[in-house]
Amino acid sequence: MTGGDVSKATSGWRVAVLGGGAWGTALALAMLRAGHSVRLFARDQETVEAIGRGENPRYLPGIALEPGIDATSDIKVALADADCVLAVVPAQSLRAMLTAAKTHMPKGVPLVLCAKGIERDTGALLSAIAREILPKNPVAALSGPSFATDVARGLPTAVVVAARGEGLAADLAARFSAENLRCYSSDDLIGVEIGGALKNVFAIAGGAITGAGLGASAQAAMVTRGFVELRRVGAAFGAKPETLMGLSGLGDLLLTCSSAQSRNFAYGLALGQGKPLAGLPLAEGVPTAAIAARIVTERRIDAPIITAVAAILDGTITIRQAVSALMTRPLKTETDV
Ligand SMILES: NC(=O)C1=CN([C@@H]2O[C@H](COP(=O)(O)OP(=O)(O)OC[C@H]3O[C@@H](n4cnc5c(N)ncnc54)[C@H](O)[C@@H]3O)[C@@H](O)[C@H]2O)C=CC1
Ligand SMILES: O=C(CO)COP(=O)(O)O
Repeated sequence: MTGGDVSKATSGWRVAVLGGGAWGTALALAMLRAGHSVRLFARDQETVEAIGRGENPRYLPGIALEPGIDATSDIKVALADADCVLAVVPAQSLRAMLTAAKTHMPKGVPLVLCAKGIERDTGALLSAIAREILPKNPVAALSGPSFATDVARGLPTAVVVAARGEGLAADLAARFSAENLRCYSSDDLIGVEIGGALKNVFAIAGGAITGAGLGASAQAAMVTRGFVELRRVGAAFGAKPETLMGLSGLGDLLLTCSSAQSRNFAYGLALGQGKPLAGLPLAEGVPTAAIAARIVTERRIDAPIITAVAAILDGTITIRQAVSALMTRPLKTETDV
């Protein structure tokens, strides 16, 4: 069965979830609730056994998992007979994980990318990596404002599922939706990917502003001007402006720039407070900031916040120096997007 088969939109699929972290586990639960059977691949046996007991204490502490996730550390077993595959490892690990999956990947089934980032070494969007390694599998992306803990707890959440073909996107959105997970569809795959990747960079900035005590006004200014940068980068990649104003762009920007529940915000918070950064949970915005800064420089896109976050992270400038540089840029018309 392939993702384009709308007539079977209500029948259960065999969904393979690749990744046993917070988001992989939450999405596995969401797929169960949407009526699918789920096999989850986690590379470490400890996580596999914990999920078997109905918990994932390392990545989703304190959350009881409903029964039904069939966890395995064997990627071949996870992928066997799958109707659809969700890739839920960090962006910088996607290439290695898809390479490991390649020989066992069922032909023609949709691959749904659920990570948010840009490959640091190459500047590749995740869909480009997927097409390079698995050219025979149609590619989609699932993104939007959705904390794993909220989704795992079954709190109401809205996301967007994007694919180049609206038919595939709509089919996946229908199949993944359930009472507390509302999936919109989009044919703007690139726009959805750009929004999800770059919001993490601004979330680090948001945390740093809060951590450094720069005030709520500065925070609102950063989010607003960050959104302008997001639109500029999106335009350069051919994204639709409406996509960037949607759940995967503005929606996720607002969520993660305003909540310490966001690991990227929490990373920025620690940075702003001068606290140690080693050992903090995954912050996808760190590698993405570095490559995004390179991309905007090479493409001559005016994106001073992205550039400043990258420079702060690599230690070239301090937060105070970055703020001073941003505040003293030449004055301009606000609507000059
Ligand atoms: N946690 C959240 O609230 C959300 C996360 N995301 C995105 O999902 C992606 C994954 O995030 P999380 O699951 O939260 O991270 P996490 O840090 O909780 O878990 C990452 C998982 O990936 C596994 N992994 C890493 N490299 C691997 C490889 N090469 N092969 C197999 N497994 C590998 C790790 O063992 C771990 O189980 C990120 O891009 C994140 O931005 C998206 C929406 C919500
Ligand atoms: O992308 C997310 C929510 O939409 C999760 O954000 P963090 O990775 O910053 O926790």
